[in-house]
Amino acid sequence: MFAALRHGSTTATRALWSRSILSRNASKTALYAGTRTFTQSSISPTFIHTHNAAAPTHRGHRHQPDASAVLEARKEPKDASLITEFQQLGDDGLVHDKVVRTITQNMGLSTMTEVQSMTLSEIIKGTDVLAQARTGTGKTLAFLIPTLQNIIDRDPRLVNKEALRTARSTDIRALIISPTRELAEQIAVEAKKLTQNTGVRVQTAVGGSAKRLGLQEIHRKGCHILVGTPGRLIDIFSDRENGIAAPNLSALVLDEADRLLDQGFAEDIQQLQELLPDTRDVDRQTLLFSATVPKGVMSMVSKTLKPDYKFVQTVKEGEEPTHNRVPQKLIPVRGMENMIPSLVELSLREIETAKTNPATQRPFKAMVFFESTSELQLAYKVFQRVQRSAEYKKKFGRTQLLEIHARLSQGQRTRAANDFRHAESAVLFTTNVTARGMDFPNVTHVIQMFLPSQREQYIHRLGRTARANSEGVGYLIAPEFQVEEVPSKLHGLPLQLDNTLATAEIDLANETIDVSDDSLGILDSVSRAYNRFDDEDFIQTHQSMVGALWWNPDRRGLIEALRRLATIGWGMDTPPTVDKKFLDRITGSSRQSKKSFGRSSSGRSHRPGVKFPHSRGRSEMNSHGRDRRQRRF
Ligand SMILES: Nc1ncnc2c1ncn2[C@@H]1O[C@H](COP(=O)(O)OP(=O)(O)OP(=O)(O)O)[C@@H](O)[C@H]1O
Repeated sequence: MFAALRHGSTTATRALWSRSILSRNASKTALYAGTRTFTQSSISPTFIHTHNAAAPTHRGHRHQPDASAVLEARKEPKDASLITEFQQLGDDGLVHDKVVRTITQNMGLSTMTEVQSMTLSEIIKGTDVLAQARTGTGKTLAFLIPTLQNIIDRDPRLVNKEALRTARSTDIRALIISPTRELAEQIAVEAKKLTQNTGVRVQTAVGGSAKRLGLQEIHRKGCHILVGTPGRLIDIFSDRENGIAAPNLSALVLDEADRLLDQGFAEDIQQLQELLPDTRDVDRQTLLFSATVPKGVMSMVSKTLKPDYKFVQTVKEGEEPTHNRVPQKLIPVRGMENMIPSLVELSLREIETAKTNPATQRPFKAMVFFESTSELQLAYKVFQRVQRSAEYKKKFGRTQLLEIHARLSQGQRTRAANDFRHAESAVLFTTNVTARGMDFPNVTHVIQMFLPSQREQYIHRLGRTARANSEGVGYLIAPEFQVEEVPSKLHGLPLQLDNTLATAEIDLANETIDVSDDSLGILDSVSRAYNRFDDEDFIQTHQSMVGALWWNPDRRGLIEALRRLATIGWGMDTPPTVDKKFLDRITGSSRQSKKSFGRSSSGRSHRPGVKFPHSRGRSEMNSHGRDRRQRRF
């Protein structure tokens, strides 16, 4: 499969490759400058923008008689941003003592993060808020705490657990929307923790899970806070006969708001809003939270929020709101066929480093992001075969391998998410379904296979590590044709070039270069794993990769890279062709359909040789010490 390689050293190849990359990039060490550290004390000033000269509206609920007892005890803090301790929220009467006790005693939190202290009093006042804060800085509690407090304000009965007994399915007070099912479930878990000592009932409504059972649960136990994904929520609220309603809805929260307001979801959000009570009849607060707010969604933001909304940013205007403190490494690979070997090499190295330095290194826990589900599934099986192989089983040790993507059932996705959450050492293969908001503990590495098409995706994925002030590292493994695109797409991010992986640089088409035993072992094992697939698997993966990577400006480079992957990596005689109709569909233009890929007209190729040539070849080579040139493996 991979072209024949000669045993020896990779030094010469490595030097060549490094030169070619560095010549394209001005700096040898840092591609992009800039560092910033997030701590409560050191963070740059937070900016609050008011979007109307008029004073912020104080909502009617503050004057409702049944809330007066609670409100009486509450004092306005002189400067809310100065409150940093949760306990102080209780002392100042801003948040009910019972809720504060839950936060400090049950959840073990004492100091607020900046986004929490900067948004809390605004939200409690009833103002619409757009909050932008870096990933992993506690945005979930930032909207949950004041939303819960406002619910209790309006109906003080709900502070007591007894209220759970009378909770109804027609009394939904707050709706929290998330773009993905996993994130909705995660937010609901956090909301349940926060409300555990109150009479506020939290329920979920996500696509993919048994709809009838979900409805039954809401009917049986009632609901005050409903967390869900747009499609399922539309389903629920468009059915006027299902006994679920929100006539007193006072809060609508959009987590990962930029995603929910972009083209993919905007219509759904619009439709959902139309199904909710008219805001002229029932006053409603809207909260938008996100780590990124691209300019493109600002018009939707202003349509969604009241004109006097507050825009709270916890970074200086103009600064990139992301983990600039997270070390980020760019591993340029010679071709796509080098990507899985590089991932294997990186994983083995990091597992070993953690094992030998248990006092300083946390166990290897990585999220690996792929651009398409087919590519992920192929890579997962290859990685799994390598991991289980006699040569590598021991080296991978107890590191679990897991996958989460759209082709799994919701049950499988939820189980994998829980397994990953609780795993000490694991590698999770995933797609953008877990890129946003997911809070898996102790993720040490985020590895992105290919440069994503959107800068925001890179930032959100990276944000799965180094959360809540812990440490982590990001890797971007990108083939040569994408490397030139990196500086413009990821400008301002502190990526550093990393040439430490031998398998990244080996020219697998070159039969004369020297390769170390370690690299050879990995290439051999990956190659054997590929040999167990049918051509159909490759054809499908090839097609989905074309679709996922077609945005790259260097399409010639992409086509060539795919050709190499199919022939050198997968061992096909000719690369699959791409259906014209498919190209039309992904490009939306007939002009592009003239392009065709590969030489095979049938799209089906025939790999020469028999299955598993490499395992045989390798053991023969090892035992007989023959030259590895001319050997296909
Ligand atoms: N005040 C706090 N002190 C310590 N840890 C906190 C605090 N608030 C939240 N956390 C923890 O920080 C982690 C990240 O929080 P959360 O998931 O809300 O981040 P986020 O800002 O929503 O991230 P993303 O942008 O990725 O969605 C969680 O494990 C949460 O429990």
